[in-house]
Amino acid sequence: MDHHLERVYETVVARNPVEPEFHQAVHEVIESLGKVITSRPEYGDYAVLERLVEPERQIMFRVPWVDDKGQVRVNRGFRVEFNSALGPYKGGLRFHPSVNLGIIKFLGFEQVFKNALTGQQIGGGKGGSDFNPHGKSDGEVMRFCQSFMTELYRHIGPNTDVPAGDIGVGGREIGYLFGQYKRITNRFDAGVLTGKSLGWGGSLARPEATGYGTVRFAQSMLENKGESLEGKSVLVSGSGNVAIYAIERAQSLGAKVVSISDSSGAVYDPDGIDLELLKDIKEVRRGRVSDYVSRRRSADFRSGKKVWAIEEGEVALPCATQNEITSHDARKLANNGVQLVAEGANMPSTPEAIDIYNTAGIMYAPGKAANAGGVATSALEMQQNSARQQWTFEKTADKLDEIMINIHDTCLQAAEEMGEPGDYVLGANVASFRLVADAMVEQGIC
Ligand SMILES: NC(=O)c1ccc[n+]([C@@H]2O[C@H](COP(=O)([O-])OP(=O)(O)OC[C@H]3O[C@@H](n4cnc5c(N)ncnc54)[C@H](O)[C@@H]3O)[C@@H](O)[C@H]2O)c1
Repeated sequence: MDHHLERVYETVVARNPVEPEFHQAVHEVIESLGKVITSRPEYGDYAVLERLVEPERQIMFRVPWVDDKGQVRVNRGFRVEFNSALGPYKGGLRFHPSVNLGIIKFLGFEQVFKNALTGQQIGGGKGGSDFNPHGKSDGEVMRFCQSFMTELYRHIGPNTDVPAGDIGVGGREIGYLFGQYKRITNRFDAGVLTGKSLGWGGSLARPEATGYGTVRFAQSMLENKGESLEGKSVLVSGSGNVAIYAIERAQSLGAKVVSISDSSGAVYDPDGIDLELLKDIKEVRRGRVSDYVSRRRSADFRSGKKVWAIEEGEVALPCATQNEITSHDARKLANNGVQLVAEGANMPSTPEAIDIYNTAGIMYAPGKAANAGGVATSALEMQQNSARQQWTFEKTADKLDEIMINIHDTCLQAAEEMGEPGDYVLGANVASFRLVADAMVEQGIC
């Protein structure tokens, strides 16, 4: 890294102590930018990088709510409005006990670049809470969401900041959040949240979009090498929204998906994951992956283990959470013959794991490129909301595919221009940075 970039990174670390995930996300981007920054002096003159690493606004708030026993509980809410150079802030809300300001900042920072790659004119933001929806009743989740929105509503709007779902925030939570927003503001601003139900402003293909998009991206990577997903065995981690639809799309393309996981352990099913069973367990019963093995004889459950040790898999699609693939896991993937890693989750590979992919010649697509289909389809939902239309599933899914292929090609092209053909990390960082940086220069110092 050159001197200027190093100084920017050191300032980020000093100014944001105890936020290792944020440091990691910033480091990964700026170490790609040496050539771009030197070739465009105006980026330095306008302090683009120094401004980019500082969120435009960070909101933290108290979220008090009453549980089913009548006890008052207090959580912490966050919304980080990171960058609006390309459009209104856009990014999900995560409800998980591990959420803190650093996690939201890393996700918001990644979102800025991911959203730029979609070409949908959206800025980047992220939010959430350390609230844990697991084991809570619908009434408790509703009261929590209502309290959360009672503060959040004043910061968001269809042209200001448009939250969506992420870990722990699905259709149920978006419904409760929207209801409270409408009640407080007296406005049916459909475009204020995405991931809504179909009956009141949601988009067909939005639930599928992140998983489908990730697989579409992996498919493009393989096609670029004259290969396809057909007949390949695939390791998927997680068992939530992204994982389920990645499995669905991979299976529809003739791949065999052999694993799922959650924080309690991994499931290996050599016969291929039974998707209907998985959907019933996760989407209907809100159960755990261990329930899968009690209803499927071919599968075994590996308590406390990850899927990466499974000795079957040519493609890996991490769809659970950040830093879920360590150097140890990456070595297993390399030894077991995995050829491609495409990230459905955000930052699931540690920097050491990425080094191992590179050394082993594993094709690797970072989340900011490979999982951009979710937010891209959220932008399509916003378009439908402004036009008061609802597109067909096919129209939306076709647009999603078009966007993913375009992101893939953009990354490849930028990597080639930088003299590193096939480096999707470099390509994604350079192509998205240029879009955001040019807008920031044109909009002056703000
Ligand atoms: N939902 C989207 O549209 C979207 C878009 C882009 C990126 N992502 C990213 O995809 C990932 C998954 O999000 P989601 O929307 O599917 O959330 P979700 O809540 O539907 O599912 C998350 C899944 O990950 C599992 N999980 C969590 N921690 C784990 C751990 N330590 N080990 C193994 N499994 C673990 C959970 O059990 C759950 O099955 C996150 O990184 C999220 O930021 C989501």
